[in-house]
Amino acid sequence: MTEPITEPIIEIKQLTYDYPDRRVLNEVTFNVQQGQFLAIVGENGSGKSTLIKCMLGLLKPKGTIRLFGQDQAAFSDWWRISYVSQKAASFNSGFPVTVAEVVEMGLYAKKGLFRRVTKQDRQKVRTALETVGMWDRRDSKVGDLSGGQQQRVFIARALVNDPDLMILDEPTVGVDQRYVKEFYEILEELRRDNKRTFVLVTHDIHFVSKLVTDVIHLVDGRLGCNCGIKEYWELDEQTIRSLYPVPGRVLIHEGEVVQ
Ligand SMILES: Nc1ncnc2c1ncn2[C@@H]1O[C@H](COP(=O)(O)OP(=O)(O)OP(=O)(O)O)[C@@H](O)[C@H]1O
Repeated sequence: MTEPITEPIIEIKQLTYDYPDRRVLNEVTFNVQQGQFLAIVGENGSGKSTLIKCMLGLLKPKGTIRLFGQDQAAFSDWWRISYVSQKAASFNSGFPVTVAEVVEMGLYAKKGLFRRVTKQDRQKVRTALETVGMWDRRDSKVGDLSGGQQQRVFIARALVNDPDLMILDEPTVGVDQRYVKEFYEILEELRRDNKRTFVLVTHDIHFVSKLVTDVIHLVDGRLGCNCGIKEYWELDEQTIRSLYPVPGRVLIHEGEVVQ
């Protein structure tokens, strides 16, 4: 991981994205600074995954995206960014690849597909697997692991290049509750020195609120709220109503919104 970075890690300005039949992101603007742990929340279909795909360069929106101070189109250090998707836990279990090999694949983003794996690379794989407590299972077939163990392997793969920015899109979907806790403990450990930056799409902000520093709440593709976590829990009832456009009473109960 590199040393302190002064410019925003992510700068998003006036981001608009249309699928053929609908506008999904509408003039979204925000920055993410080094060391922030940003939670992106919002109802189903509010545009969270689309926003992540735009950040990763998988979709081409209107507006501006800058990564590490560079225009996204000119940015080439993609290894500085790692991505853990909600699909990682539903890995094709028939695919005959070992735990260590899956993590090794993460190295290709930095060194290219056809470069030899060096002793130093093997050490990186080991460190990443030790971080998630899976070094002992390095020779196991990924398909033989539980969902939670597989997800830990995918975190190790995301870590192997020592990324500055980790983007996680509902990474615990399909993972047993007891592994979910373990998963977030690993993230807590990873953000201890406050240099790494995290962006997490989640439906369960209460569960991760200890980790989160900032929140973006999308409402129908617009920025309903962009604030610190403390401020988020202190929002007034009218604002909360606008973020959760459902009929019924809104009650705030120990940091939770209960409808
Ligand atoms: N490839 C696509 N083509 C057309 N519409 C799409 C496509 N992908 C997503 N959408 C639509 O765009 C909207 C936003 O989808 P997106 O996946 O970004 O929402 P989300 O907030 O991540 O939802 P969820 O919480 O359910 O994961 C939804 O209405 C969805 O149906």
